[in-house]
Amino acid sequence: MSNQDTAYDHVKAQIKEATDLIHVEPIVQDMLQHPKRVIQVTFPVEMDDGTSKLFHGYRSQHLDALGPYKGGLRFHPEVDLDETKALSMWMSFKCALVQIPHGGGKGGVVCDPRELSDREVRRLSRAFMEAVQDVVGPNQDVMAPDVNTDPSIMGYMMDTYSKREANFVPGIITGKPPILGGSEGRSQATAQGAVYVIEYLLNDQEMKLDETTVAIQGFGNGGQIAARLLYDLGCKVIAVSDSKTALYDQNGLDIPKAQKAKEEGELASYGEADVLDQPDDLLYIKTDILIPAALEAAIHKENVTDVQAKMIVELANGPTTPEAEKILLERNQLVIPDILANSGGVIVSYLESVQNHMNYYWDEKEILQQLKDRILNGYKRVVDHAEQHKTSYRTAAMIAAIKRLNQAISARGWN
Ligand SMILES: NC(=O)C1=CN([C@@H]2O[C@H](COP(=O)(O)OP(=O)(O)OC[C@H]3O[C@@H](n4cnc5c(N)ncnc54)[C@H](OP(=O)(O)O)[C@@H]3O)[C@@H](O)[C@H]2O)C=CC1
Ligand SMILES: O=C(O)CCC(=O)C(=O)O
Repeated sequence: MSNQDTAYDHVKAQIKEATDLIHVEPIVQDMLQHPKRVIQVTFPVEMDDGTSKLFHGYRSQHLDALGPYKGGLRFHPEVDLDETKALSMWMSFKCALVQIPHGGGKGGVVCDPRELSDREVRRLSRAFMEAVQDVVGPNQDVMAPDVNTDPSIMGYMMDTYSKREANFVPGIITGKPPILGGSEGRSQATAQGAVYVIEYLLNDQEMKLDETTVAIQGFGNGGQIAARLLYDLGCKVIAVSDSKTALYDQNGLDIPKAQKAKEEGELASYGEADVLDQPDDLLYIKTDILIPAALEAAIHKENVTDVQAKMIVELANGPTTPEAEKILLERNQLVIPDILANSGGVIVSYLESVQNHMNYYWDEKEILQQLKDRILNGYKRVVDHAEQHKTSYRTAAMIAAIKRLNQAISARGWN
């Protein structure tokens, strides 16, 4: 594979790695490799200056054997068709691995939200929902937050869809504000799930939380909350970064202070820590755990030999390319795959859908307990499959997921 490979190439390589170890009929392999439906839309949005601008968006619906499509929506300048397809495929494997009754979906709009006002983002969110409203639905395809999208955007989209249905339809989307039927615990769910996984992992490795160092790339919903939860548990979070700045302090950063600096505008205004030359330099720090929590392919063939972390916990989707992973594994650097490590988000999104369908809501304690139980089961499933098939945690996770998808495909008579 070359550096021109896309995330779509990477997920296909991961599927192959798994299906080389278990028997899967060619027709099923084909279904795994190709999304069932991909929607490409354009839609105009009125800008604050009165002009209109045309935006491009996508929704990829990979495989709905286990239930309605489920997955986030990304607002980012680099969104494209192949990336969206790959992200929808990882969603299918993630849902299957942690045994929730959903298929894989993902969407994106090509835009830079930093160049848009709040009102423009609101109009864009409503316009995207209008553009895809015929192919989504509470029992068809349920969107959720991803990079640069948040509860308020989910709220606008739910409102747009509800208006068209002339009905209150909270189950159209998850990650909403709790006042609109959002679940308690969804905002921290992705990070919290990863932190539960880290606790099990450290226990298995006979390591102590308060003796563990962590570096985190990405300081948004996933990365920032993971940093805070780990800091509160006593871990030494020695480095964090966003797209502009990487902060480093071997003695451990004051994460509440870093959060304050970020909230006020610039991680760099933290002071009292080294600012690394490039944000990516965070990846090369000597640390027990590295958590990539930004975008795909952060760790690739060209930089992997500089990655020193003992363990990589993939909070982002697809942050390690297959070629890079091979090198990490050869050097005994453990990789906890994205479809397990970041599954907390979709687990709680599923619980949000359940609550919307019931019109009855659980408290945060109940949600976090269910999240913990479900992700622990996912973790054990991965460890068991790794032992059984003598393979990496990634391939083990893919095997567990593919076995379940295969069962559902057969039960539906699609093969
Ligand atoms: N939100 C969710 O529930 C889930 C998210 N994920 C995955 O987690 C990852 C992050 O998503 P999320 O936290 O929601 O997104 P956010 O938009 O909340 O945050 C993304 C963060 O990554 C930073 N970033 C972007 N590019 C770089 C870079 N090159 N180097 C360092 N930091 C960078 C951004 O910087 P800046 O602040 O400067 O923009 C921002 O801090 C994605 O891969 C997403 O698919 C997975 C499961 C669920
Ligand atoms: O919450 C969801 O439905 C999906 C979250 C997501 O996009 C992901 O897990 O990558």
